[in-house]
Amino acid sequence: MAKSPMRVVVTGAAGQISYSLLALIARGDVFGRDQPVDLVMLDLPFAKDALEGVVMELQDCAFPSLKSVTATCDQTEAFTDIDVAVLVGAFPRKPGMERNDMLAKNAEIFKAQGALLNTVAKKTVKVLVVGNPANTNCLIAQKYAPTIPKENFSALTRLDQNRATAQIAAKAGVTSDKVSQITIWGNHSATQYPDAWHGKVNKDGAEVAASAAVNDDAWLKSDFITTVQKRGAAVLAARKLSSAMSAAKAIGDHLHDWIVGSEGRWVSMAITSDGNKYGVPEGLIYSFPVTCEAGVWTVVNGLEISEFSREKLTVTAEELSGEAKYAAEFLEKASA
Ligand SMILES: NC(=O)C1=CN([C@@H]2O[C@H](COP(=O)(O)OP(=O)(O)OC[C@H]3O[C@@H](n4cnc5c(N)ncnc54)[C@H](O)[C@@H]3O)[C@@H](O)[C@H]2O)C=CC1
Ligand SMILES: O=C([O-])CC(=O)C(=O)O
Repeated sequence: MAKSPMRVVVTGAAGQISYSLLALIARGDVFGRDQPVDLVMLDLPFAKDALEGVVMELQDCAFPSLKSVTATCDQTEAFTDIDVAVLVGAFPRKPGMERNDMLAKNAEIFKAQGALLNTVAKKTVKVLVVGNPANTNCLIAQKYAPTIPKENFSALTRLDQNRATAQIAAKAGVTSDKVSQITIWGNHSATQYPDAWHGKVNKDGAEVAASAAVNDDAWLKSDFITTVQKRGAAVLAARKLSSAMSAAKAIGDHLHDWIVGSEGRWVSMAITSDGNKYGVPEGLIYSFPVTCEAGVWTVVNGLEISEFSREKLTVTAEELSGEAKYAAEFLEKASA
């Protein structure tokens, strides 16, 4: 029997990440070629013409599983009856702005979008926040959508996981598909902790620990971590634009594995820390290793955490707690 269409909204749809992402979704690479998609694209009014151009291009791709395309600048229209919300649009950091200024600007956007999802989206909606600061924006949207289960909110750290996986693959002399169980802990920021200590590499047909395949613990404890932490900044410096093709690929990976299933593979997702077994404070959107089946993620529990790793897990949790506190205080002041 044919599947019923899935209604998917992408915000920031006229931006550079979306330009790569929309085709992945429309072609069926994310939810499956047999899954019809009603695609909804939201952006700000100034981008209306650009949005219309993207609609024309999507039509011109003649994708069989793309059932309909709607472009709108009306948030209510965009979020009504939505199954999947990919929140890419955000206020970018401008020259001279502190991180807290950006947090404050985005707190307002994600408060409004959370509240709207709460009233007009399906209660089963799955929300992926990409716009930075992604973890804290996600926390805010979740807070203002109390009738949607907390587990339905996630933020993107899959790009960091893919970056880390590629670094391990290059160092071990294998292709990326031979590397598994690389984890990103914490915030999508320079405090994130890329962790290869539980990783595996399939080398010449045999599965070995990533640390053995790499055979350079000093690198795993230093340059590997900083390269992944600073990769976004390195791409920005080179391209004069932030990562877009790789971000879109990672969004597709995240959505596919969450909604369709990860088939036992570990993936990293920033999700609610409530009930975790790693001592991460409750109430944060923190990246953990998870497995997913049909829209439900489960944290991979029971991993041994060394003292080296524990310290790193704490640093990134402290940064997230600080961001959450700042955003909450800002929103309280704004509504007083
Ligand atoms: N979590 C992650 O791994 C990554 C996150 N990012 C973040 O993703 C976001 C988007 O990046 P790009 O596509 O490169 O930016 P972009 O500036 O090319 O596009 C953003 C689009 O969002 C729109 N927008 C802004 N506020 C909006 C709102 N309230 N509602 C709807 N649309 C809105 C803008 O008009 C613009 O068209 C940025 O915040 C960036 O920092 C980027 C790469 C990786
Ligand atoms: O720094 C940015 O704006 C883009 C980003 O999040 C990344 O590339 O990881």
